[in-house]
Amino acid sequence: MATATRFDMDKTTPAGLGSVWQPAAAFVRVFVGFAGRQGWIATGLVAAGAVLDGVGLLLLIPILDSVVTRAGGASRISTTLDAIGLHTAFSRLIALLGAFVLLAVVRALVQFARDIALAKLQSTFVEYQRNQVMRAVAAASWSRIVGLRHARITNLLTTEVSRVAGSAQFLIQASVAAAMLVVQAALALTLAPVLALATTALVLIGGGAVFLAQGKIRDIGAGMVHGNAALMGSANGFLSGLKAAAAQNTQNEFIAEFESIQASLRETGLSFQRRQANSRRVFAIGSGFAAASVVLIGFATNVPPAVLITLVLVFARMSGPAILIQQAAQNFFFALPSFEALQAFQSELAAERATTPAPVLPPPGAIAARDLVYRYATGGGIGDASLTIESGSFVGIVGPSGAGKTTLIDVLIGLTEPQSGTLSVGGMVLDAAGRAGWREGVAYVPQEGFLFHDTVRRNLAWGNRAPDEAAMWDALEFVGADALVRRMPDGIDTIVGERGALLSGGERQRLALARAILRRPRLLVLDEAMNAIDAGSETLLLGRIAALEPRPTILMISHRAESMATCDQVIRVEGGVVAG
Ligand SMILES: Nc1ncnc2c1ncn2[C@@H]1O[C@H](COP(=O)(O)OP(=O)(O)OP(=O)(O)O)[C@@H](O)[C@H]1O
Repeated sequence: MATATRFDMDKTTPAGLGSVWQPAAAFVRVFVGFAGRQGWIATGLVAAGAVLDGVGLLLLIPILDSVVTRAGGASRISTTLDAIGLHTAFSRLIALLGAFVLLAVVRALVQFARDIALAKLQSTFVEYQRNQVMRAVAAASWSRIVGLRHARITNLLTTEVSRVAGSAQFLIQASVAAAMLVVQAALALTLAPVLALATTALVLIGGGAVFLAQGKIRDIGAGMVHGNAALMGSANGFLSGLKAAAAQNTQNEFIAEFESIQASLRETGLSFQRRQANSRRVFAIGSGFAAASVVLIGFATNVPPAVLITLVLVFARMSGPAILIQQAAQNFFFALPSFEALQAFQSELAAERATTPAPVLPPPGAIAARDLVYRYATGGGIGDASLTIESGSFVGIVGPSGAGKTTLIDVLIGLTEPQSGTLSVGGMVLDAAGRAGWREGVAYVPQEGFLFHDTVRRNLAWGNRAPDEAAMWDALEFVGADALVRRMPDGIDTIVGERGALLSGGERQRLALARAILRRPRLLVLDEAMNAIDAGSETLLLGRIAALEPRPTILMISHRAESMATCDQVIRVEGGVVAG
């Protein structure tokens, strides 16, 4: 195992402009498409919040005018107030302040509704992204799934989805800020057009420079995606190899790898933080100069005091949304590679999506394979397999390691589609719908049992149609595990640990077998499913399975010669050649 850094952020290719804006546009398209009506409501609230903010600022002019001149000024608002009977400066000020407070209350209510709508939108988007990943995995063909790294999926579902949520949040924040900025800029334009135009031009130049730097930020983000996947892979490897590592005292090799990946990730994260801090610094200095220029130019061009004060307030208020847009843009492009990774994963799987039409159940009868071929890219697999398995027969499959036994079973149960040849059941040739229907009647027991971190009860119920407790105990008795479960601290409600880690190998296999029996399958597949159970108990169990009424068709792979004694038929597989 390499103790040096396993990933290198410099490996990420520099992004051209096209490669930055294309995924950004794709993200916006996906997000807007997802948001639908909810998005329009949120946008309406955003716009209303920005307009109310602008109106509040506008009201400051007559208020300040009343305070500065103490006479209520000669503005259009003052004339209107005069016309409705408010003749004194004080009564006008009270009326204006009342309107100001009322506006503040309405604005606060609108902004509250806006924030809730935006938060809802963001969290449902995360949920949607997660569901998309899981659906893509569920819909993919087995031959594609088998080559997927679990750490990649886990990383996408956790870290990368959270980063995408961040992107969505930054997109929303930036659009809120942009709406506010537009209203405030319009306000500034009405107050002092030349001054506002000059400031807007400066803001646009600064903004352009920020946006041109997004390619590098996306590259740093891509380094994070790469590093996160490596970190998850390392953690998974560590946890799955923990016993072997502890037994030989080699945990430190795992730790060294993990720490090295973490250190690289930290550096990647810091290089982004440095860029952000630098932009904040540039912005702070720039806005200091801008504020001084506004006052100076306003003074030189004889802008009235109330207007100048309001302008300074407007510009000061504009700096908040402006810095927010800049920071949100940086964060958005930093997190964009996570969205790209999610999209790439989904389109990779979609390219080999298993066509799963409504399942069609094949009629009862024999399984017949004619010239079946299934070859992996590596050359392994099976070729030209022809055989017949009578319904209800007990068939053993033998052969050396790597001969093609599991490949044959995968094709016979309809898990993989043969590259050529036909598979039929009860005389019906299985297409995609037939294979899906056929699998509904299959119970598959692999060597490692497949138990999850839950109670015995939930493990038995998985894949079964709500079995009652009596049926569960019957199944446990059938596999000789009833006494074991009764002895457990919480009986059938005892948690069996991660992958059944709190049980012995043989006990795990018994529980997996009990679950398969509960399913009452048409086809029971035992893929070295009892190799951890002692030979005597296995013989006993095989006798019980053979006596099942009604008896399912049984396919059993085993390396134990004595296990084959119970079988009606034995198929030999060697070098991909099937002799039935
Ligand atoms: N997903 C895969 N991609 C590429 N090659 C594979 C894949 N799965 C299996 N193979 C190769 O195909 C051949 C047959 O594998 P298979 O698992 O069917 O053998 P097996 O007889 O069940 O072996 P064992 O008794 O060791 O479980 C082997 O050479 C194996 O390396």
